[in-house]
Amino acid sequence: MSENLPATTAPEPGADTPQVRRTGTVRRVLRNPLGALSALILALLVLAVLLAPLLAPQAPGASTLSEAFAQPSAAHPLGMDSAGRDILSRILYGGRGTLGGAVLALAIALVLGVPSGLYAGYYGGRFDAAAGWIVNLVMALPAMVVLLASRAILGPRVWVLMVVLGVLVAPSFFRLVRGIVADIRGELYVDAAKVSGLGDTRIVARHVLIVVRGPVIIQVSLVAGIAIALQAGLEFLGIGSTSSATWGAMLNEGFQNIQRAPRLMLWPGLALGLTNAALVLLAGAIRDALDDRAGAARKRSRPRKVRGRPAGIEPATRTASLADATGRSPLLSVRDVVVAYAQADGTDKHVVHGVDLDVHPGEIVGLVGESGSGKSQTAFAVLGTLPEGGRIARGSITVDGREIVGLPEREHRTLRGRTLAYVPQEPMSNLDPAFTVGSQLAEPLRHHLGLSRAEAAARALELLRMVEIPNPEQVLRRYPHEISGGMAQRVLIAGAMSCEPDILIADEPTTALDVRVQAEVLDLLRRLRTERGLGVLLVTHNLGVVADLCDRVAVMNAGRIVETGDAADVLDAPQDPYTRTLLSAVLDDAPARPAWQPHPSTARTATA
Ligand SMILES: Nc1ncnc2c1ncn2[C@@H]1O[C@H](COP(=O)(O)OP(=O)(O)OP(=O)(O)O)[C@@H](O)[C@H]1O
Repeated sequence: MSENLPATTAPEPGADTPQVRRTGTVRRVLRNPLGALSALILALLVLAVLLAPLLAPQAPGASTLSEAFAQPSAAHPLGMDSAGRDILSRILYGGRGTLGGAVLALAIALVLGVPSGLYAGYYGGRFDAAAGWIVNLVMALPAMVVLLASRAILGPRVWVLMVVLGVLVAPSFFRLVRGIVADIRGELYVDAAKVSGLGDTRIVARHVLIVVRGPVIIQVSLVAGIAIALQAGLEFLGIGSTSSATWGAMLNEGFQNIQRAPRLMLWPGLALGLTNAALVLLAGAIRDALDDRAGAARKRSRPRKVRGRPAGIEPATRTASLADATGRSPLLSVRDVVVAYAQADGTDKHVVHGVDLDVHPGEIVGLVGESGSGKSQTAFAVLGTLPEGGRIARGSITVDGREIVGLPEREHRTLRGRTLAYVPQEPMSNLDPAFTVGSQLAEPLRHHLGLSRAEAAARALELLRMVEIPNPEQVLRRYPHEISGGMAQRVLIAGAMSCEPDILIADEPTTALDVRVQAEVLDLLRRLRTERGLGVLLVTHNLGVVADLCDRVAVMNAGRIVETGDAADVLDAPQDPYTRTLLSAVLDDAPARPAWQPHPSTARTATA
């Protein structure tokens, strides 16, 4: 059974994977000529507006009636308006109202839309339903009518209208963020972060916000343009405040004097046009930069699948729990555990039926069975990470003698980070493509062990050496897409070992790897078990892996353990009919296929 797993330990080829350096988003935006130009225009505009008191020739309201409609001169480079006020000063000061109003509307929209979108997307449930309902309601309101009504009730102050506008555009941020977060909530690297004992706030801050921030920045650019245009439009129509100098109010004034001095419309129009064009171009450049960055990295990640129940053999009765042959007390002890999912009709669906299982220090216990037999559900029950709707309906699980069923989530998290560790099935999907290997290894070290940045980096290097990764210094700086699958699995094992756990739960740790790399990873687990006295629960459907690695084995079928015992005994002389069927499915004693013969008609044609 183990002959398909050659015991080779040659270093893997991933060590020579060419390194693709990723540059930051800001640098990418600035390398794009349109991005650089639009950023420069916006920066100059904002700077000029902020420095208005230094740059403006006079106060925006200062008026010399005798100079009304005066042409540009050295003292007044853009000329004077209909009331003899300096146009340049009004443009500079007016930008404060226009840009400041847009910033206010954006701030309100971001504060209302982003956190609620994060919460609704991440947790779903009633909050999501209620927030969705409110958002639909707000989006159904005609914005212009609401703004006009607000102006009538609350007065013409631009700030008030911008607050109302902020509330009206907040749903666009909510929908954007909620959609993205709901999508990545099922990503395996988010699950992996949970299993490594990180809290929700930390996961959102590190793994979720980074995905959301790009689209939100693009949306900010677009909404800022809309806010500026709307505000200018209201003031142009004479609905906004006429007392303060804003670009919209200047447009209004210019329009009233369009016959006499059309240039009065030119300057505010130019300021508005430039600002909006720069915002739109910048949004495009940011989107391109983020698309480039995300391209290779994100497409591997897939949400976790929910497996269906297989057409299996009828369950046999449970023969025995994994008895302790040596008398040592088990590190992990599972007794009579039932995992249930609540159904829509109010009944419970049991997917694990009274499982008993023990793992002792320095022991590798295989949990085998065909797909859908309940192996992963048992592992998730131990880790306290059953999918939504699942619960332990009965039974006891002790870790080092301590009961963990019913433990508060906070304590379970600490346990997962420090005592129980998990190695998942798909190494690539369980690494966050946005962070380097070093950063991902250092995160739990800093969180659980309180190490400083430098200490965590040094320990991460040590861990990579421990799992025998060639050129560990280089690998620390690489992103997941720059390393091979086998190397990614070693990185995950290193991460699982980072807080020196007592028990490792490995869920099909070699399934996604080629045969040679599988053997190397199994060797690594064997070495860690021997050197560190680690107890390993190895979830697998591969009896070859069991024969190669496990001390004991528990065979699962339809949510029940049907046979347990010493791995060699169970594989050599299976007692349960289901185990025999499982073994016969992999035995290589089927008659050899007859040699290929040409079809008689083909043969005739060939000889004709
Ligand atoms: N979220 C869920 N809700 C209801 N039933 C579920 C859920 N997840 C899994 N199940 C059911 O639990 C049973 C056991 O699934 P489990 O994932 O533990 O199987 P497995 O032995 O690990 O299979 P595989 O080798 O494919 O991972 C299956 O019948 C499956 O349909």
